[in-house]
Amino acid sequence: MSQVPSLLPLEPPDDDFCRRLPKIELHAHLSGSITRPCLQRIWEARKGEDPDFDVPEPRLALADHSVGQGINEFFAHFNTYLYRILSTPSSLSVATHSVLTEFQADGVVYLELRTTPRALPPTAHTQGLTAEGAVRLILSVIKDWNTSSSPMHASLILTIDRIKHSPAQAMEIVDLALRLRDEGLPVVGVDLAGDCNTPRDMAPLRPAYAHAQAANLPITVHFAEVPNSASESELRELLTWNPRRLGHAIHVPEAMRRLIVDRGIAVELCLTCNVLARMLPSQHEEHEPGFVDHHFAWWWAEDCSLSLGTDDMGVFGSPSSQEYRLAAEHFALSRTDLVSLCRRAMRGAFSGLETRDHVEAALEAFESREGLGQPRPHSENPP
Ligand SMILES: CNc1ncnc2c1ncn2[C@@H]1O[C@H](COP(=O)(O)O)[C@@H](O)[C@H]1O
Repeated sequence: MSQVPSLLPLEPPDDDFCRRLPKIELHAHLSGSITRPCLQRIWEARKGEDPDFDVPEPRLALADHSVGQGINEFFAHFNTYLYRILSTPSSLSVATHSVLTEFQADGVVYLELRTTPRALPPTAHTQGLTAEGAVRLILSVIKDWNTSSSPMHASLILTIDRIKHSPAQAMEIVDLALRLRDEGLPVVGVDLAGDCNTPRDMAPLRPAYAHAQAANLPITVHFAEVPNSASESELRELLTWNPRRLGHAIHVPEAMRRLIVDRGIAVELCLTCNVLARMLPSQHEEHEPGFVDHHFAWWWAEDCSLSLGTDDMGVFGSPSSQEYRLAAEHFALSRTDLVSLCRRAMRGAFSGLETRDHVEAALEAFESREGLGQPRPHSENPP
């Protein structure tokens, strides 16, 4: 019998496929992305140099993996625990290197990491750093990474904190980002993040973002994360800042979603974070919202740029590959769809042309290796 090449339907994406996929990660907070084993190593080093270091050991303090995950305890977890471990220059540089290593090992080819400039006070054993010094330290690790011919390119976004920073401090952060960018360092944008539980008038921060916009420094903002930060007036205010991307975009009224799509604004969606932190609106009285209730489906159906972000891989325990796998599982995405998702993510990236070419080349090579995008000959007759 002659063997006619036929088409086999591709298997749904599995874990291995999602790890191999050249992924784009645009929403990852540095301090929250540090894995528990890395935190433990940093803690041990600090305890070794200072036996009086009195922060509880991560192995014990984080034995219950849900610690810090609920949106009400989440921000305190950073302030009262993580930042006490990450308060020296060496812990910051070890952590940054480890985060880059983890994302690359998981198959990410382009990473936009973000961090809030934070001074490190001197201790009995270490010198301190100003907030600018700490950002420069992080950037030096990223710069070395990018020049070491690693398959993953990385850049940094500076975060302004909606609760901690005054309008003047916000302006200083934008100035810092512009200065660093002018020096050729990989700073690609500014963010607005921080505790979204307390309503706050965002208008006083507007001049800082207007300054960024005027200097062509792209803006991303955490948007409608919880009802307290999703009033119509707050959302309208944030949209006047001309953000190129919106993080989370959960509690957004339908008419405003349409406006966002029409204006070509990209969304950064975080599946595991939103489910575990219980940020999604309740749909049914009987059960908590799960992955299938996530608003990903709405944005996926539109022709907009959207990306999957881990938010805080260390806190929520879900690497980028798992976020892609979850999207495939709960929204019936095929292997080809996941490649399209990477391309749609890249449309919202703050990177330059060189990085875009690098990512596109990685995606094309992947498609050809995996037999995607063209008929797959098969020597057997279909069942
Ligand atoms: C629901 N997800 C989120 N929503 C809002 N802000 C978040 C966040 N996840 C993290 N951050 C912000 O990022 C800081 C940690 O990283 P960096 O010290 O900046 O590297 C947190 O303190 C918080 O302000």
